[in-house]
Amino acid sequence: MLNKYARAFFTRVLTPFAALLLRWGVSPDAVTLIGTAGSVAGALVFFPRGEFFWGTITITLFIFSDLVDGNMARQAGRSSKWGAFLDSTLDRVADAAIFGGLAMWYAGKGDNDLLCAVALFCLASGQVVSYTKARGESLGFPVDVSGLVERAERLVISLVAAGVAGLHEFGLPYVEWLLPFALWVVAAGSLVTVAQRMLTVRREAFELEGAGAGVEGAEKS
Ligand SMILES: CCCCCCCC/C=C\CCCCCCCC(=O)OC[C@H](COP(=O)(O)O[C@@H]1[C@H](O)[C@H](OP(=O)(O)O)[C@@H](O)[C@H](O)[C@H]1O)OC(=O)CCCCCCC/C=C\CCCCCCCC
Ligand SMILES: Nc1ccn([C@@H]2O[C@H](COP(=O)(O)O)[C@@H](O)[C@H]2O)c(=O)n1
Ligand SMILES: [Mg+2]
Ligand SMILES: [Mg+2]
Repeated sequence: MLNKYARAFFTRVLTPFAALLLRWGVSPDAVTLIGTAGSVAGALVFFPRGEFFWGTITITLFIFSDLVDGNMARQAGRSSKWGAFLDSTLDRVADAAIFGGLAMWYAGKGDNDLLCAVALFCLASGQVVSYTKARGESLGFPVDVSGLVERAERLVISLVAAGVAGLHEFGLPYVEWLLPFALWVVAAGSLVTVAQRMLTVRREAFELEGAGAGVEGAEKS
């Protein structure tokens, strides 16, 4: 939903910045790499120590590179399959660091096995959500579904909650519960999304095969 409705807004806002980076000779790939490195560092340095506010601020600053890199590639007329592959692959790395960092907190000083498991479930289910689409498309199906909780939703729900919950460190009361709540929401939403995407691929597979347009050979890939 965010990908559909918020993207146009962010494209307008970020286009001048993307143009400036291009004028400075920065490449889209460099932005993809630096953005991922910054997000991973923010997640793995701050989250395992329970510093959710600073972790969220750092990740948020860097994660917007994911909207800037594609914008730059399109402005420069340099969108490429390599760029798409790099972008999607490094998205998975950043996501793993974010939910992994939260799991490390709960496994350590946060001392909550259940929430550690929920954070790990968010990590794994988010990767499966992305895989369903990638694998379905590689088999030649349209995978014509976004689902309830795409990556943008997973990140916004988790980061807003982590950022606000992090204000507890500065004395704001009654906000600590936000992060556990967000993790449960993302976990449940991701599970629903996996089911939505799998059912869509199943329907598309039956429709295509029923129409005599099977995917012989595709399953070897
Ligand atoms: C009191 C504090 C209140 C704070 C309020 C903050 C409000 C912020 C509100 C909104 C921000 C909205 C930002 C959302 C914009 C996202 C739009 C978008 O286009 O997202 C997608 C995009 C790139 O997509 P890709 O094509 O590169 O990605 C593909 C996609 O990920 C597929 O995923 P799948 O669903 O299948 O898993 C993959 O399949 C595919 O491989 C992949 O290529 O961008 C992103 O995904 C990045 C999203 C950026 C989200 C920004 C999050 C930051 C938002 C808020 C942080 C708030 C911090 C608050 C601190 C508070 C401190 C007090
Ligand atoms: N280094 C890159 C990054 C992205 N692309 C192209 O942009 C598309 C993704 O756009 P976003 O707005 O979601 O970032 C991607 O599919 C590529 O076509 C690129 O070429 N090089
Ligand atoms: Mg991108
Ligand atoms: Mg991306």
